[in-house]
Amino acid sequence: MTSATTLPKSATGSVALSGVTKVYGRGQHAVLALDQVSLTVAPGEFVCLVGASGCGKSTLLNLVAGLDTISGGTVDVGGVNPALMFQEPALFPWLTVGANVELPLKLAGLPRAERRDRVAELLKVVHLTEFARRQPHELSGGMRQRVALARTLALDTPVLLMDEPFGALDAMTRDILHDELERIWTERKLTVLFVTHNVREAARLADRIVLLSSRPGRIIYETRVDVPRPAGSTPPRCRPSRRR
Ligand SMILES: Nc1ncnc2c1ncn2[C@@H]1O[C@H](COP(=O)(O)OP(=O)(O)OP(=O)(O)O)[C@@H](O)[C@H]1O
Repeated sequence: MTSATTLPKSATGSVALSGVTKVYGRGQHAVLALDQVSLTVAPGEFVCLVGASGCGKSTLLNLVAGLDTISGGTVDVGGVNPALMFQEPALFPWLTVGANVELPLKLAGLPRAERRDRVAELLKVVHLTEFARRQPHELSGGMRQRVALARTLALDTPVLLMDEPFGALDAMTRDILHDELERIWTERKLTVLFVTHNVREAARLADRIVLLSSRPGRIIYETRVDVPRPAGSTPPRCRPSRRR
């Protein structure tokens, strides 16, 4: 949990931001990146955060992840360590696919036999079982992102923070990964906060879309997406809700 004041812990898997402000720098050079952002993501909910470049989307995600300090307000992730996935897969090029996925388990001190079973299970989840012994450079961009997703899932946390994870992929690969992410999210009952520039991607994945204003980032609009799951190619129906 990252907070200026301590709040009661939220339910496991929920994310609650209350009046969150972030200022970078100080004095004349201070940049107000986020201004009084309040947002709750319920356990098991998939929320997409959209907004123009520089509006503070990554800042918000980094604050929830605990990678940076807030200037005001509170962030409560119910005492769990959220997992964070970026646009770049950031795999270790000298390790095999399996060893990349195994790394967080090794760092967590899991015994070797347990690690081996977990890696096999995770590679199965992302359909990469037969690539366990390959090096990252032998994979396509979409496959590398699937390895990064498996490594993120290895952390076994209920909260997944994703910062444009498919932004560098072509449209067809992205569509496939949308289906895979939706399946994994449903099976594992994850709480997901997903940043994207792409409104179509948000409408494809989200239960709820939240729009940030240009800097300083404030929530100016949100809408529920009513679509039966799995959403697949079903056109979404958006139901707007007013925000302050
Ligand atoms: N470390 C920093 N120091 C100073 N200003 C920063 C820092 N990090 C971000 N900013 C500023 O804060 C604002 C929000 O940045 P942020 O990266 O969160 O936006 P974003 O919505 O994620 O942008 P993009 O969609 O382009 O990735 C921007 O104006 C940015 O220049």
